[in-house]
Amino acid sequence: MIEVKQLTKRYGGTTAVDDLSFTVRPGRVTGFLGPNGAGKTTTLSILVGLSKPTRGTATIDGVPFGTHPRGLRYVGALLDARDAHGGRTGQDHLVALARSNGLGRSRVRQVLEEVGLADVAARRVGNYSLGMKQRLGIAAALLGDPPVLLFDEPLNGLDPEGVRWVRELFHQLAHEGRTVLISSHLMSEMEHTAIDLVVIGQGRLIAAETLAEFAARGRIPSVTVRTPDPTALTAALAEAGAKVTTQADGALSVQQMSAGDIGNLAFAKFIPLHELSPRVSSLEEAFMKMTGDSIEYRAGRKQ
Ligand SMILES: Nc1ncnc2c1ncn2[C@@H]1O[C@H](COP(=O)(O)OP(=O)(O)OP(=O)(O)O)[C@@H](O)[C@H]1O
Repeated sequence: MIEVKQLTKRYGGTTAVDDLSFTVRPGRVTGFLGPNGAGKTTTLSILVGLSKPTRGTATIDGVPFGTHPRGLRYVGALLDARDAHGGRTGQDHLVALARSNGLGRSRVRQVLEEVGLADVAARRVGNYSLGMKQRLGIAAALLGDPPVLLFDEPLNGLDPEGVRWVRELFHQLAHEGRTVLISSHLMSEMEHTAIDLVVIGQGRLIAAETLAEFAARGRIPSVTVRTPDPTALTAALAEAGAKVTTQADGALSVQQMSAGDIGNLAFAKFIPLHELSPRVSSLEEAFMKMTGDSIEYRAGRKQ
């Protein structure tokens, strides 16, 4: 189990991670979500001992990773796919890693097959596409057959086939009982990948729950209404207690009132309707709304 407790990391005047606490359970894929600059990479690098916390702890099975004697055989991590030395071949990169962790060459061959790089293993990493580098990073994480796996933005640069493959791989790894934590700044990437979510913004925890719980809480029902007399309908709806916003294309988005009640109200007030469509906001919209206040940079304005 991964446990982050009251973790704070400051870089000079910037607080990258701010009193963050969450746990990640084995046997299920957990999505670590947050907008750009939320503190995901910082948290992951503290977890693998590459960076020291200012305060608090980040442990794996109760032990800080830096003091764990089994290295890659305990935790596999893909932090930056561009890390691998461009002048080395994919195979040599993995062989060097394997050697420093007491692992044999046969394991290198296995993981190269597993990630689909066996045919290009003799090519220099510098000539790999970003997607191939991601696969190589995933191979490196899998090398020690570890029970705990951390992946920072692993879907970056993968084509749709690659995304499907990597999703299946994560599910399989979790199914085998491993702890699998995957960071992303896109809810759409996690929607079909993760069971649990840890959502952060500006270094702080926003949600730690199942994706289903997050969806139930964050997906808001509304009704899209079109009418030739939006002024009259807006006034009638507001008077009846609904929340109305006018969309860019002139349609009204109505919350807190059902489509049936809106139709009845319009009929009673002799206001014609041209459209009445119930909808539920997408998970991406729910994520944007929940993290909206914490986005570091908004169009042209630093927060
Ligand atoms: N070495 C560093 N020195 C100074 N500031 C840093 C350093 N590393 C990260 N930060 C700052 O800490 C904050 C969190 O950054 P971090 O990379 O952890 O976020 P992230 O959620 O991984 O973002 P992204 O999705 O863009 O990768 C940002 O404001 C970033 O500028």
